[in-house]
Amino acid sequence: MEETRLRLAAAALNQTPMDWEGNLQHIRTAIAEAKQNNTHILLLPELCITGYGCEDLFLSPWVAEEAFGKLLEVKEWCDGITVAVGLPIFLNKQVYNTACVIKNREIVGFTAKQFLANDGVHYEPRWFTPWPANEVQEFEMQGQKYKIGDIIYEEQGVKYAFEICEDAWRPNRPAERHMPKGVQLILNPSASHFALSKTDVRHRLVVDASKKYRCAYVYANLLGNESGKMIYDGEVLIAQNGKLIRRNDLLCFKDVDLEIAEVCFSDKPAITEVIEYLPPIDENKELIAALSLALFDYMRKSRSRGFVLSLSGGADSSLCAVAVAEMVRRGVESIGLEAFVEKALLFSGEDKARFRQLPQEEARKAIVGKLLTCAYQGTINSSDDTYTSAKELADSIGATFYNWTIDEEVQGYTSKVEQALGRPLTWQQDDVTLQNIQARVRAPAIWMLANIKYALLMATSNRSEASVGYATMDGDTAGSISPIAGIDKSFIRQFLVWAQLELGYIGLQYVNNLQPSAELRPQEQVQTDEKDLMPYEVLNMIERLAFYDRCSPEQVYDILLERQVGAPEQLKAWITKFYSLWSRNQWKRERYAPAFHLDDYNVDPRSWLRFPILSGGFKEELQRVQGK
Ligand SMILES: Nc1ncnc2c1ncn2[C@@H]1O[C@H](COP(=O)(O)OP(=O)(O)OC[C@H]2O[C@@H]([n+]3cccc(C(=O)O)c3)[C@H](O)[C@@H]2O)[C@@H](O)[C@H]1O
Ligand SMILES: Nc1ncnc2c1ncn2[C@@H]1O[C@H](COP(=O)(O)OP(=O)(O)OP(=O)(O)O)[C@@H](O)[C@H]1O
Ligand SMILES: NC(=O)CC[C@H](N)C(=O)O
Repeated sequence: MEETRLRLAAAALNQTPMDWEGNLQHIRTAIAEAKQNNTHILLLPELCITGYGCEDLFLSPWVAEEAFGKLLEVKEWCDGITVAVGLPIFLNKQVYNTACVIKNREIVGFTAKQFLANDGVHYEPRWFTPWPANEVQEFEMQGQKYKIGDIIYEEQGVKYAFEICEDAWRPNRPAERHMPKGVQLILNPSASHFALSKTDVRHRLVVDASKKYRCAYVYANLLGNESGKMIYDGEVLIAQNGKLIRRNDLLCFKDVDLEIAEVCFSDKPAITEVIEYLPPIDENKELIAALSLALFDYMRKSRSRGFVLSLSGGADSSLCAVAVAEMVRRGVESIGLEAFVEKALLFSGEDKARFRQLPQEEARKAIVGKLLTCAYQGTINSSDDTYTSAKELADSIGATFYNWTIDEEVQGYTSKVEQALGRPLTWQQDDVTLQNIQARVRAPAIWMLANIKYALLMATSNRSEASVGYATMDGDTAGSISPIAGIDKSFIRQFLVWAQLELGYIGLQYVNNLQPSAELRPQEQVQTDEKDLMPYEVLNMIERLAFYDRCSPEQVYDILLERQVGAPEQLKAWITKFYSLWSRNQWKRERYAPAFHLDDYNVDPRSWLRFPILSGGFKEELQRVQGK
């Protein structure tokens, strides 16, 4: 039996759109590490020269030209190795999303993506043209001729070809056609966004393909918060004939994360009978890993000097605070304290010397103290419970904490308007107005802190609130990032219990005993979110059915009735409230600060879900629900 052994490597890279210098540096580091390890073939992620998230810049011909120039630089680093590197190619007024194969400093060819990602957060057909199956063409660039298309390559007699990210997610994927042609190795450069539990799907896609197509399958994803909203987990997978050979730790804080495996190719491969799949995914662990890396990358890539947070002691702001503490804990664990503080780009030599002298936990707290500034901004409607919760949490993680009240400012605005109108504002007549002024008055001072510190102001809205507009525009929505706007409230509440018990955030014990409340009405009215809206579990069910499963209002009603979520009249009321508030508040969703995509869907019109700002508001559909 003929046997060939190849050392195959794949590297996850933390790239940034149009950061030519940084992106090339990471590519160069990966190539150097692969060469040191005598690698035959190194796979790098999709579009890693430009970055995947260049958006409409991909339509500018000069961007592809610039990328081609960078490719020629990369080529020179590839002596004695084959490297697959991604970039856009502009040909006949079309842009192609390609993987270029460089072998020993020669460009062998460009494989162009055949299936463009166009669902959820992906909008590739806006920029790229899909390449037709089986077609190979020649093109000329800077006086040289190159091959582009559906190419089969060869390394020491082993035939290999590509599936570029989405290519692998379609039924008639390229591997179907490649296997009969004797291809034994598939390379998949990807930019596959993070979503809870998605790694399981990806793992199946790769390992199942390696069995079905009797091949070795190498997969390299991007890593980190690349361009603001989408997070990449940096997954690297190497599998063969149904068996996983390598899988790295996901969501690390490195710039380059490389895995290598020696793979044996033979005429008669031994195919795994029963594939071993991943154990169930712990979504709490995944969430905090993704959120903390997303915050770190956002902070350093935006050159901001930490975070400012209006900390109410409620669930949403507490999660934001814990996320920053975890950013420091996980970051230090992933790359070490020295590298972490260096990479954060904001600490002085004096700071660094101080951190070095402290025991690890103290050092982490001292870093949090510099990176996170919180303020409790109470009113007469605030409770001692929320103050204690905010203060204890801030102290336990080492955050800088301020406390002041805003009643004077609320009173100032209220009396001005009362004078102008010539009447007092009352809770009977002006309920929402009197609530909103409190939320709004919290914005200017907290913005001041953010300005003073050159820090990012965290807006704390979650996805459930965003769906129904349960937030005050320019009040608690004020901020420069909305880190948790992609996560629903029920998930947040169970996460905080888990974080207290499993991650040891004892400061969360107070919030975990509180009912979510805006604390905007007088205390005797005992305001809770769920009294104002509906149970969060129900709200989430309606939201998912309506916008993820794409059911009509009537279908939502029928399903909830069958699931015995509530009595018919109660369900009708909840559904009517949800759709009415949903429609009325699209404008608010358009105005949220940039939010991370974390769950398998979100309600952000600039990433996952588009909806008209002005609409009929489901009037007829809701009448039909009422008539049931
Ligand atoms: N289609 C449209 N396009 C553009 N603007 C539109 C609009 N429809 C209304 N508007 C504007 O929107 C304004 C109303 O919006 P806004 O002022 O934000 O307030 P609004 O949505 O009326 O009320 C805020 C709600 O959020 C709740 N809340 C507030 C703050 C914190 C929390 C908490 O959970 O802690 C909860 C509060 O209890 C209340 O139910 C209108 O005065 C109008 O100017
Ligand atoms: N007393 C307060 N001090 C500081 N910030 C506050 C205060 N009350 C509200 N906020 C700000 O307004 C945001 C919105 O309040 P909201 O009630 O939706 O969230 P939460 O208080 O964090 O959580 P929960 O809804 O579980 O009480 C808070 O996250 C916080 O940023
Ligand atoms: N870049 C891509 O083609 C991504 C699409 C693919 N379906 C994924 O989410 O992983």
